[in-house]
Amino acid sequence: MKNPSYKKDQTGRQNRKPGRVRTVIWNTVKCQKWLSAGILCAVVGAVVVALLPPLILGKIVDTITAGRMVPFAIILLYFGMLALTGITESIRESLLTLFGQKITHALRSSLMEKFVSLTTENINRQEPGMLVSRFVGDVDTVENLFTFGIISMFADVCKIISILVVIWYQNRGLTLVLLMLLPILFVFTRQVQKNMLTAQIENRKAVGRASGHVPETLHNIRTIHCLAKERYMEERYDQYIGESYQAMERTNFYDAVYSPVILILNAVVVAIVMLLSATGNAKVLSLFGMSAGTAVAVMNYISQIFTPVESLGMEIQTIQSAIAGIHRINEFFELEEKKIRNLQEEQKDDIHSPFVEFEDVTFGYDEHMVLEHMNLKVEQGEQVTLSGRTGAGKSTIMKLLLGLYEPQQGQIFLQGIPVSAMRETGKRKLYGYVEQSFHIVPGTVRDQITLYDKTITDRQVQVAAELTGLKDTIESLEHGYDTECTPELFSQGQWQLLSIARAAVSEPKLLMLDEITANLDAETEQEVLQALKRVSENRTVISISHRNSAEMGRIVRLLGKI
Ligand SMILES: Nc1ncnc2c1ncn2[C@@H]1O[C@H](COP(=O)(O)OP(=O)(O)OP(=O)(O)O)[C@@H](O)[C@H]1O
Repeated sequence: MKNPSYKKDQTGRQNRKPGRVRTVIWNTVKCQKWLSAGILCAVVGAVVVALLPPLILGKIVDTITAGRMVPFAIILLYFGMLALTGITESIRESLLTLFGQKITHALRSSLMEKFVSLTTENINRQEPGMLVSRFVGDVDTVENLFTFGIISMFADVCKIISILVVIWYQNRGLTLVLLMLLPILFVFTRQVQKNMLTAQIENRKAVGRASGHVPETLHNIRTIHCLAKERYMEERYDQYIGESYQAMERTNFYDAVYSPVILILNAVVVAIVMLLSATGNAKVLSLFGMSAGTAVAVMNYISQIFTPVESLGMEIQTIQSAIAGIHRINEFFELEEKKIRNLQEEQKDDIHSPFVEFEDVTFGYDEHMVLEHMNLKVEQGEQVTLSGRTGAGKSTIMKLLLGLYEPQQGQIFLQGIPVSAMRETGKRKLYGYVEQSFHIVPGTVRDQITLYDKTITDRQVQVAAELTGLKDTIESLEHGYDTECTPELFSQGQWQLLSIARAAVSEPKLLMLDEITANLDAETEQEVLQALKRVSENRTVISISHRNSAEMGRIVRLLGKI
């Protein structure tokens, strides 16, 4: 499906920042001009077409009461118009659903685009549940805004007004009665809907508590038996299902009361108007007098006008929750993004600068200071191991070097360029980063190594596998490099070797290793260290290690803040 929220340049990157919800919607409307025009025509068409059948029916009744024959063409026209009313309404619904899906797609694409460009601090602050609810629940409310909210509301308001206009020409007295009655009906409908919604929310909460009670009981069954808490658990469950039952009762009550009230109201209005039209009083007849055909048409319109009034209440509800959803999505869009700074302006003048340089770096997570005025130089081809007690800031140094965080003070240079100004596209040629554990990506063994980078050739993949000693293992698999990866395909040590292959395949100038042997037994550790030696040849390597066996080259001890 085409994503209409932004255009992509030739490199496939977005050339426009993800916008706020309004921008995304407006871009979708502009991209889907025909669809938008189709919706407008269908909405207006459905309103106009729905007015015609009662008018034709009125004419038919008048012709019959006048003792004349009804032409066959008129009868055909009547049924044709009824069919057309149904068709235009279903076209309107289908186009609205399609449009809602386009909006959903555009919004989710924009949200993902925003998500991947957030600063690491902001990504860390996101709670997974909240994040998922932005992508799923809040986007759904915006979709509902179009499918069941704003456009349906517009259509319903148009329908009410057009019916009132038509009735005005047929029977002025009835229009006045309806104008007095409709606001009362609307307030009554809203009140019923609000009460039903409250009861439904209470029911959902009670059902949630009752469903959670069963696994909780199962989980703690031994403790319950030991402490003789069976009765207590039983009573608590009874209380939850009792609350759910009461809430359901209230929903059923409002549901049961609403329809009869509307039907009775409908009948009362029709009866009053019919009685008044049957009086002999000339003044009353000037307002309520009508032919039998008009009476049939009017009765038809009265029942038609009640449905949109009822829908208006639900549409207001949908619009209110969509506004809350839009507000939450906009808050997400306003979060700070990673800055891409001008590389040329910040390049160091000194062409003999070290390969890696931390220059008077001070950094902390919010209030918590981790590094203060830290200086470190690593020359090209040098191998350095960072060591120090836990919490000293070793991993933080790696994260700063990767440009995930920016120091509060000082600068970090890689080949004389500040890491924060590094181009994203060139990063993989520059850094290879191996973590403590392997993060599997969906796909084949080859995908684990290339990370879907099409510029990495099969030959490079094989060389990386050979270098890490994994070549034979991979080739012995039934589909070799094309084997789909599952967690049980390799042992922990083999995953770690694959992790090294992933880092080494793009032949980076700097290899960064974060305690990669931490979770391995002594034998596997030796295997991984041998692979590392091969991969580290002629490369600058910065590693973190707690074990002497894994230390390489110059040791830099971090004292950390006590
Ligand atoms: N994302 C974060 N938000 C807040 N504080 C953090 C974050 N990451 C690390 N810290 C804190 O920063 C300090 C340094 O952490 P870091 O992981 O760099 O230490 P380390 O030397 O690598 O420790 P270890 O050897 O145990 O892995 C710790 O006190 C840690 O609690």
